[in-house]
Amino acid sequence: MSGTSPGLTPPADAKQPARHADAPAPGELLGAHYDQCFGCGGDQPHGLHLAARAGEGVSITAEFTVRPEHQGAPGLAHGGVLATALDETLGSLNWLLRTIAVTGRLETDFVRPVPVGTTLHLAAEVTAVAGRKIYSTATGRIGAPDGPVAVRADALFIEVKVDHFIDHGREEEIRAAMEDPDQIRRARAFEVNP
Ligand SMILES: CCCCCCCCCCCC(=O)SCCNC(=O)CCNC(=O)[C@H](O)C(C)(C)COP(=O)(O)OP(=O)(O)OC[C@H]1O[C@@H](n2cnc3c(N)ncnc32)[C@H](O)[C@@H]1OP(=O)(O)O
Repeated sequence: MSGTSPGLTPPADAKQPARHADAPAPGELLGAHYDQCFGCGGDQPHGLHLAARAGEGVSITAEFTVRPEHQGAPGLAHGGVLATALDETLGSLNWLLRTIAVTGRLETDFVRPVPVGTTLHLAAEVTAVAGRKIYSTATGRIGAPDGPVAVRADALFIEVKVDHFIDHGREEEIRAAMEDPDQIRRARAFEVNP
């Protein structure tokens, strides 16, 4: 773990993460958890369209190709977009735990610039769980799963109840997601156990 923040250091009594019995099999694509998600949704034309795949244990791999609409400096990915790719990949880990959780802290190292057209290969894993706190780490590599490291992140996700989204989300999107006849998609929009 590269984070230096005390908030990202698991307490001494933290536990190893436990993969949920119904987690998708290693190698299985997760698909979008919500069509409107900027990170993974298919209905967001300028979104990242990040595709995540379950790994062994509580780990995920994901790919994201940098497009012209993701630029910051000319021809290079915006740092915030790269942080989004890390956040999305780390957030997907919670589906393997079947826990609803939101990002509390995300600490990012930008190691190399990432040109437009690059496919970023991300790998993330949960390192520890302490009560509602889920500690995780991720790496993004250029061009291949063993390519040069471009970005790294350590994160703390906090488990929440589904009320978190119902209480804070805009009503029209909440209602539409709740009324989705597809039970699995409805559950995954909020990362709830189906
Ligand atoms: C198929 C794919 C599916 C899934 C794919 C899903 C991908 C989703 C996209 C990625 C995820 C996101 O971007 S989620 C969106 C971005 N995040 C958010 O909007 C969260 C906004 N923040 C909040 O709502 C709140 O601050 C919470 C829920 C995070 C925490 O509030 P709370 O519930 O009142 O809890 P609180 O008591 O404050 O904190 C609980 C414990 O966590 C610690 N804690 C809380 N925040 C922090 C922090 N920033 N840094 C360090 N530690 C913290 C506290 O010290 C405490 O420790 P102790 O005293 O217990 O030791």
